Amino acid sequence: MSTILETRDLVKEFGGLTATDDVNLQIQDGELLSLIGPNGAGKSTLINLITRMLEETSGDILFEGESITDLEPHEVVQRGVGKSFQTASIFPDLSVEENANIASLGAEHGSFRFNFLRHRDSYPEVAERTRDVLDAVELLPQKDVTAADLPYGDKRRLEIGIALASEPSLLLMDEPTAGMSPEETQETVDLIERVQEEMGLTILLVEHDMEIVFSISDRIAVLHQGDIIARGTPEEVQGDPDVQEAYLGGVEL
Ligand SMILES: Nc1ncnc2c1ncn2[C@@H]1O[C@H](COP(=O)(O)OP(=O)(O)OP(=O)(O)O)[C@@H](O)[C@H]1O
Repeated sequence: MSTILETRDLVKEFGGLTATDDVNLQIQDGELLSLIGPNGAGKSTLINLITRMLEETSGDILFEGESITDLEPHEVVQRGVGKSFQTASIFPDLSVEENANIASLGAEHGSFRFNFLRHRDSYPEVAERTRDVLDAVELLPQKDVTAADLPYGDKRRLEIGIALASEPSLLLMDEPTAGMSPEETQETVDLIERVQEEMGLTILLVEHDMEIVFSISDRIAVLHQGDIIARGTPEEVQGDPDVQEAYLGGVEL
C-alpha cells in the first residue's frame, strides 16, 4: 500500500494555543482511517489544514507525494481531495438532480458555470456523472425532489453525493452521521462502506460515535491536545492505556 496523504511536523498555533503539535499522519491508499480524540483535540484544525481552509504555522502536507501547502482550497479539491462536511453544500431551492448537476459540472470544468442549467443537455458527460453519483448514494428515485424537502438523512446523503461528484481519491468526512436517527446512521455507515469499496476511495473520517468508528475503520489515529498519542487497528487502539487515559471522564471506549 502506498501513502496518499502525509502530514510532516504539522503545527498550527492560535495565539498562544497549539492546536496541532508536530503532527505526522500518514493515510494509506484505499484505507478508511478514523481520526478520534476528545473535544478540542485538534481534529477539525487538522482537517481544515488539509483542505487549506487554514494556513499552517509550520510543517508540510503532501498529497500523492507533492506538497499542497501552496494551493488554494479549490485547487486541493481539483487534485482529488473531496470533503463532505456538515456545513451545507446543498442549494435548498434546487432539485436533487440539479444539485448533483452543479457538483458534476464543477468537477468537469473546474469551475461553476452560471447558466449551465439551460444548456445541460449539451453536457452528456455531466448527466452521466450525475446519474452515477445519485445512483451511488441511492437518491435516483428522488431526483426531482426539491432538496429542502428531503428528509434529514437524505440531505446528508446528497452532501456525500456532491462530494463524490468531484471524483476524489481521498474523501474527508466530518461527522457524517451527526444528527441522524439510528436507522439513518446505519444506512449511512453502509453507504460509506459501499462507496469506499466500489469507488476504491480512501477516507479520513472524523466521528464521535465510537461504535461506528470501531466497526468501520481499517485504522484509527487518536489525537489528544494536538498530538497523535496512538494509532493502529481498532483492536490495537482500544487496548492502548494512553487512549484510555485521554478519554477518562469522557467517552467510554
Ligand atoms: N479559529 C480558532 N481560533 C482560536 N482557537 C481555535 C480556533 N480553532 C480552534 N481553536 C482551538 O484549537 C483547539 C483545537 O480545536 P479543534 O476544533 O481543532 O478541536 P476538535 O478536536 O475538532 O474538537 P471537537 O471534537 O470539539 O470538534 C481548541 O482548543 C480550540 O479552542
